[in-house]
Amino acid sequence: MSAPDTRQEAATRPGGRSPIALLRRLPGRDVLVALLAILVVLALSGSLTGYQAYVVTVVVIFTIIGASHTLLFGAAGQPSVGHAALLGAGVYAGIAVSRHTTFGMEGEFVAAIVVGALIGVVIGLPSLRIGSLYLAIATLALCIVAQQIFFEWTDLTGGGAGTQVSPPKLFGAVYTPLGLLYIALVVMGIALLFARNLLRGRQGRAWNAVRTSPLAASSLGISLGWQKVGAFGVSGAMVGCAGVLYAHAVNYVSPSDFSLELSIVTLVIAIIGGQRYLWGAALGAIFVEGLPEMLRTAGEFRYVIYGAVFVVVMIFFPEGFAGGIAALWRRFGPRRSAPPPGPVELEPTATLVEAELARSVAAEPAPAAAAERGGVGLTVRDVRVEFGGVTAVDGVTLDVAPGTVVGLVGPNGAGKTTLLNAVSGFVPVTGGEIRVGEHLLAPRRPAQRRALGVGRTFQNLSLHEGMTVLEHLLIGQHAVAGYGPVGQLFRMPAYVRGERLLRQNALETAELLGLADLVDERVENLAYGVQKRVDVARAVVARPRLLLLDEPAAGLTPDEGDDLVGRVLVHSRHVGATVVLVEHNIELVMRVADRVVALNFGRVIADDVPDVVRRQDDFVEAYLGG
Ligand SMILES: Nc1ncnc2c1ncn2[C@@H]1O[C@H](COP(=O)(O)OP(=O)(O)OP(=O)(O)O)[C@@H](O)[C@H]1O
Repeated sequence: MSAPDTRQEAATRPGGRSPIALLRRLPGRDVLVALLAILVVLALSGSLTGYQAYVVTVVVIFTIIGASHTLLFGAAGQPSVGHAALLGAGVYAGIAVSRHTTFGMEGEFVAAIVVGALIGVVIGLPSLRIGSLYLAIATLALCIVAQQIFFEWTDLTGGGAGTQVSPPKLFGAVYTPLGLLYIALVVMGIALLFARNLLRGRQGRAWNAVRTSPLAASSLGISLGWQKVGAFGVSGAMVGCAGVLYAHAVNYVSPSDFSLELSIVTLVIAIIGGQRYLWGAALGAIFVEGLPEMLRTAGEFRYVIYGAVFVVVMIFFPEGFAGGIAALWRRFGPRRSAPPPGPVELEPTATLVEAELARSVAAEPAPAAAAERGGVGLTVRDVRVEFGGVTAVDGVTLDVAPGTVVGLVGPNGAGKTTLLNAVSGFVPVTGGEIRVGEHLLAPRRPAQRRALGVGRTFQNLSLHEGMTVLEHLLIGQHAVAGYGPVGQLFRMPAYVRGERLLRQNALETAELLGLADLVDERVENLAYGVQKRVDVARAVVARPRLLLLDEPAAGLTPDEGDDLVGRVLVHSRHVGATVVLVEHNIELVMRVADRVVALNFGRVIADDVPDVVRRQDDFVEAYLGG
């Protein structure tokens, strides 16, 4: 039974009409829950003293900053200790607007968001060249440099003496601390809504893919560097926005406020709250900013309580408060999942696939027709790849006609994977050229090669931990999603339409690869053979025009291998894709390939139809040991 059927059945079960089940089916229910929480705070806020209103406002401000880490660190995997600099930038951009224009907070927000986003982008730009850790260190440097600039820019910041902030004014009306709290709540609501919109859909999936498997992400057309630049930009905009609120909440700001320590505190808020959950930022902010205030009566002893809670949470809930609550909910909530599933296995259905394959082969389109339907030819001319003194690929020349299946075989170390890596852009060639259709591939990056239709799987699984099978099939379609970040941010019709189509296609592919019952399963719960299927499904779901399969049957039983390769070839022949299949199971290759190319020591030793290659002496000697 397919997954949609499962869901449909659940909906019509007697329990499916319970209030919780109805709530679960409500679109945008998380937004409703958040609105409800905000309304509760609003209702309670009437009885708050000025000081209490200040404390709640600070919690709200740090929730926004914590949520900015949820995007950047929790989703995109990039830690930053430069957020104090971004906050300072937002604060001073707001102060500049209030001093030099007649605008109130409405103008301050615009300026702070723009300045925060721009500085965020600038901080993120090095990620086009350097890795995550080095970038984190760069943000540390930024924090120190920015604070120094704030100290020196005395006209604006007042230097070491600091500067007074004008009372909060919005569209001409001046607000009390309680009024500022209301404004802060609305701003937080909007910021979290936008953040949630970005996280759900193509953008959030891309960030998660970059974090969990950069290699696979770039093979899917996702640019690692630009994704991080974008995440920094969005994060900077959110922090800049929080800066305006912060300035008015504290009334008086000094450059010494924007220290490295503050940056670390904001990161701690995200981590202890649960950096994968937006609402975790609120829990983290309450814990870090609110709790010390609530525990004031405990005197200095409160730091002991505070530290103890921190350690206990991190030990028992490494995914923070929100992660812990989510785990408890999964375990004990109304729709609790079965106890941790042992690895989920699938019964291979080799005979069925064999039959389908035979049919599909019988109806195989002529190469010209395949090219029209989507397949694209691959031309490799005298390609060399060297690693230091090792020549892994040594002057390889081969042609793969559109819509055909070419088996690439050879003993261990023959250079098969390296050749695939050269085609998909993961290793540079030291000589020769590679074309896909008319396009010369060098010096395109892997993500740009995906745009030309090159898709691939990996010899070693490169799945995205924590994500479901369905999410993998959606990530696989990143390059063809049909909507961009703006459409996603505002949930425009293009986004809704696009997501529906992506989902439909994902479910069809899941059906074809025998994964339909497992779409909601997290990949780490699946058996190795099923994970292999997911890896392949993610590559084929967007219908690449040239599909590079790197040992799809490795580690599988012969039946499982036949099944998987059979299924994927049925799909490929159906869409007319060209396939290069690297595989050690020679019998399998001989059965399914139109042509076989054998490599040894990086050189082509045979290139012909399977029956001819099988009898060739070089091949027999190199591969089968004589
Ligand atoms: N990143 C690398 N750095 C250095 N040497 C490498 C690198 N990648 C591959 N090689 C070397 O290049 C040669 C070809 O390796 P490659 O993985 O392409 O072979 P293969 O035919 O795919 O082997 P297998 O079937 O075992 O996967 C081997 O000698 C290997 O050690």
